[in-house]
Amino acid sequence: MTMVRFERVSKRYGAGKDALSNINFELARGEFAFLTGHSGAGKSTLLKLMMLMERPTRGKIIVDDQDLTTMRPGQIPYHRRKVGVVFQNHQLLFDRTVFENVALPLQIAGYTPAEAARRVRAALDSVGLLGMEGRNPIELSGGEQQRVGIARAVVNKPALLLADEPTGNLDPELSEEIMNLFLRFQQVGVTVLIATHDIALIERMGHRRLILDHGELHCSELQARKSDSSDLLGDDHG
Ligand SMILES: Nc1ncnc2c1ncn2[C@@H]1O[C@H](COP(=O)(O)OP(=O)(O)OP(=O)(O)O)[C@@H](O)[C@H]1O
Repeated sequence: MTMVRFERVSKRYGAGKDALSNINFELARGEFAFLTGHSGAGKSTLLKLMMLMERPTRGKIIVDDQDLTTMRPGQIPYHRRKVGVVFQNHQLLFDRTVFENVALPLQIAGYTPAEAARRVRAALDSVGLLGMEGRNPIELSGGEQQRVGIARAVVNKPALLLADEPTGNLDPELSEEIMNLFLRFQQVGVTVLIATHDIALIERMGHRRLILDHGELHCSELQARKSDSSDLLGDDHG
């Protein structure tokens, strides 16, 4: 069962050279994979194509059995509800509470206040922040802020969770905690793709890696690693 399929996808911004060129890959439902590559390799562009923040110049993109390349503008909000996104800098609103930040995607989706509150609490619970609803994000640590960002990304229960450098500002220990959270979502069936520069962390975790190099997907190997991925520490793969 395939969650994401790219077929000969290229993306060019304006008249420049291809940011992505002839990309072919698949992500299975429930798969957990990393996306790596140098700065400017095209990682963010690849994620944006999956969220329909950008359209490909050529090729075909299928997400959850929907062809994004023929999707009409009216369908885009429904598509975005299926795709949760986590950014490096959280993109939290510091003039709103934690609750309001996590509830933002639900307001767009039009839930009743009671249903929205139930979902926000469930999302905060899933990242270990239950009880923080009334706080302002500015009072929280960097790791906690990133958890609020993740709660907001999963509040619509997306089938696909994308993250762009989600541990970029965090120390190694906090990075592992955040990665463990992503693994927990995978364990309940969510497909997860994480763009990151953190090669040491990727090597410790040992999941499939998609490697971009100047817009080309060079390698997409499945690393020899058993599927029990709950432990990031203490397992010697060296
Ligand atoms: N909106 C845009 N307009 C024009 N060019 C763009 C735009 N966004 C990205 N690019 C170009 O496309 C290429 C790929 O950029 P992208 O942001 O996808 O790379 P990245 O791998 O995510 O980089 P980083 O790790 O630095 O975030 C780069 O050459 C970049 O300058």
